[in-house]
Amino acid sequence: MNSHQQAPPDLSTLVNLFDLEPLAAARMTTMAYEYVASGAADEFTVRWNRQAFDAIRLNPRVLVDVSQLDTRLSLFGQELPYPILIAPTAFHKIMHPDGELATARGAGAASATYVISSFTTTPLDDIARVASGPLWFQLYMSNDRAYTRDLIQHAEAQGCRALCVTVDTPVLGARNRQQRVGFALPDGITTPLMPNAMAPSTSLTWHDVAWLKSVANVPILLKGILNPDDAELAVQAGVAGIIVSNHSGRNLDTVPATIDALPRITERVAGRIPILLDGGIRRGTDVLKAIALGASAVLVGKPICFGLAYGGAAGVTKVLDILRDELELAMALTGRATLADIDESVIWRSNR
Ligand SMILES: Cc1cc2nc3c(=O)[nH]c(=O)nc-3n(C[C@H](O)[C@H](O)[C@H](O)COP(=O)(O)O)c2cc1C
Ligand SMILES: CCCCC(=O)C(=O)O
Repeated sequence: MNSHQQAPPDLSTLVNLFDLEPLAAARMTTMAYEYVASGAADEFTVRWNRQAFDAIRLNPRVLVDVSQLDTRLSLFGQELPYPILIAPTAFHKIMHPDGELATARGAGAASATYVISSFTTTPLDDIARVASGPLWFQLYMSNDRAYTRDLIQHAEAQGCRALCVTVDTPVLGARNRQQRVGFALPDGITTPLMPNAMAPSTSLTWHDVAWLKSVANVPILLKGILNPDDAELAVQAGVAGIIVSNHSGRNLDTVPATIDALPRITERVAGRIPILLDGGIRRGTDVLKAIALGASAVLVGKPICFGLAYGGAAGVTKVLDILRDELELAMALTGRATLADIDESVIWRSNR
């Protein structure tokens, strides 16, 4: 490490989330950086997640009273001050020595909900002890139902208020950049909830969702829906919500950007259950666009990892504060004082 890398982080220099990645990269091992930053195969979907947001133009209204912006929402009986959550990401200790503890502290300071990954490198009880904001749990189901049942009950006992069941990962994608660096966890870092190497549940089906419902006492969301037919099946299965996600382009390359998949899913779900979205959210305007096209809230993955790597808990808080401030700016500048005011009319349609 050179002296530049050892200088303390200066979060005041950060004006947006794009500034963060090079700052974080300079503090991360090559292996950790490649793990976080990379997608699957040729990374088309990674790029499309961003390009699709950039291609959407906004249609502002003026002379609207925006002196009292209100970003609050109610989700599964929980009151959120603003519609941005921390997406579940694995292995926080490879990003920062304090790992998930720093993430939980940073989330709490920003009053954000933190969705803990099944691949946490810190035990849930330790995270719960330092968390001052709401916790949810992301579940990778194993074929071992007794194990999965115990895990759900453990997460519930530690105060996790919802379960995000990841359904887009029967196997991991072709992660060529991870392969090139020979990604592996460094000695001394373990995943206490997934003691064995990832044994994906390739046999998971809709029948297992019925079983999950019988086991869980908290709302279940299915994470990784892109097809409106699957959104319909999710509603039929009686889950509480879905997360439109392509896993940040880390699994199946060349699936569409999530914001491109969203409108058809919104149409099919027709308000029956809340829809959340992640993938490429980097600007407050992205959050606004997702809400306009039918999302109730969004989740952010990579920028949180980079915030953690650069500035620990304070870095996580900073990422959330920047996005939240930008959302408020976008609302004020489009003339939308509340989330309910952010409807499709805020999207510019060139043929109208
Ligand atoms: C480094 C990293 C690790 C991830 N680990 C998990 C995980 O353990 N479980 C999961 O369901 N999704 C995981 N994801 C996917 C995220 O939950 C989320 O879908 C995605 O990161 C959102 O896109 P964004 O990173 O562009 O914001 C991971 C993503 C990244 C970048
Ligand atoms: C083996 C860990 C999988 C975590 C994950 O979902 C990801 O890296 O995208």
